[in-house]
Amino acid sequence: MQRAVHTDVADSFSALAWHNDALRLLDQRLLPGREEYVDCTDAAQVAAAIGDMLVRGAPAIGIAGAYGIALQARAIGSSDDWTAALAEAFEMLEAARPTAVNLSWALKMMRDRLARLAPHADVPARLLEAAQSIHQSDLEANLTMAKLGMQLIRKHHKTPQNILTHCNTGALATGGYGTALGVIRAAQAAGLVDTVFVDETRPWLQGSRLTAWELQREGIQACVHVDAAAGHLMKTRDITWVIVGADRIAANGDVINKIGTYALSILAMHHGLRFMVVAPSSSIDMALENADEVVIEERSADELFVLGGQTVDAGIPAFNPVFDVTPADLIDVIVTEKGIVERPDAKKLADLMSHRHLH
Ligand SMILES: CSC[C@H]1O[C@H](OP(=O)(O)O)[C@H](O)[C@@H]1O
Repeated sequence: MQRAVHTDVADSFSALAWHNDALRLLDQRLLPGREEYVDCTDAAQVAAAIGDMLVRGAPAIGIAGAYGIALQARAIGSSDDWTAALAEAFEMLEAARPTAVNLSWALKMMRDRLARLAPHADVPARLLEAAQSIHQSDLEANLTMAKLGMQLIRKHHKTPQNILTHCNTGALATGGYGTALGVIRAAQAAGLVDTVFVDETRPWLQGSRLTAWELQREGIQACVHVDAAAGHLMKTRDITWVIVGADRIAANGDVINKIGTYALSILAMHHGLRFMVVAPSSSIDMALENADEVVIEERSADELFVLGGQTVDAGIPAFNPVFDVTPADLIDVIVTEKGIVERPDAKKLADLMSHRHLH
């Protein structure tokens, strides 16, 4: 029995959906001006969509990767050796983007599911069920985290707050509803949001293009600013929270997230703002002792030099790392669907991941 993915509780749109035996992706490169969809029917198309950031966001690329395996199995149809038949698909999807752990986590879940299937199972159908389960579980995790994060805000404040956020962590980056933006949605519903201050998030503009698009659709009061204005806003506006997502959380609580997050954490510390990271447990990499070893994705210089079709290249090279590392000691709280971890450290994360956590 296939589990339908219900995203109606989240939003009238979804970054990705199983539609007519294809993975239908909202092309995020075209937002906010154009809402166009692309249907993928095999792993190579999904891998290209992830690499080109047609679909992006740590949980969303994990979910897309899982569907990519299911699509490839459908394209193959039948095999006496599914592990061999799907080997290339796993390889190309794992290589699509290096930093977010959710992609490799989801592909491992698919490998494990494949390994447990009975010899004469309907592999394409069972792998599709597994991908849909990963999708639905991510949405459910986001709804849980949204409630936990909102309750944490309400523990400290009874009146609407100004919140600063970075990049896009909404329904576009996940299986629905969002991580950090999910907390902001739940806080808005609880009357705890005055204004959301949105970093534009150069160079790909996930903030000014995607987060702004999501907030505007829901009538949540917000404004966009250049990334470099964040410190000035923390100094001059009554902002109380910085709430961001994560692409990978190391076992010691270090957080790898969109470039600029590290600077925000230092600014937040200096100005006395609370710094909240919201991420599902599929973003926690307990095999990574600290973030020093993580691969920080570097993307094309064109992302800096091409603006609205106009090239602003002055003829010198560009350095375009798209993630950075925020040390655990600059993070007030990590919110996951398993619970919240205040002042995160290795022991607290180990307890969380082993279900010994109390929250
Ligand atoms: C809900 S996590 C989203 C996470 O992914 C983004 O990266 P990208 O847009 O490059 O895929 C960014 O780091 C967000 O925090």
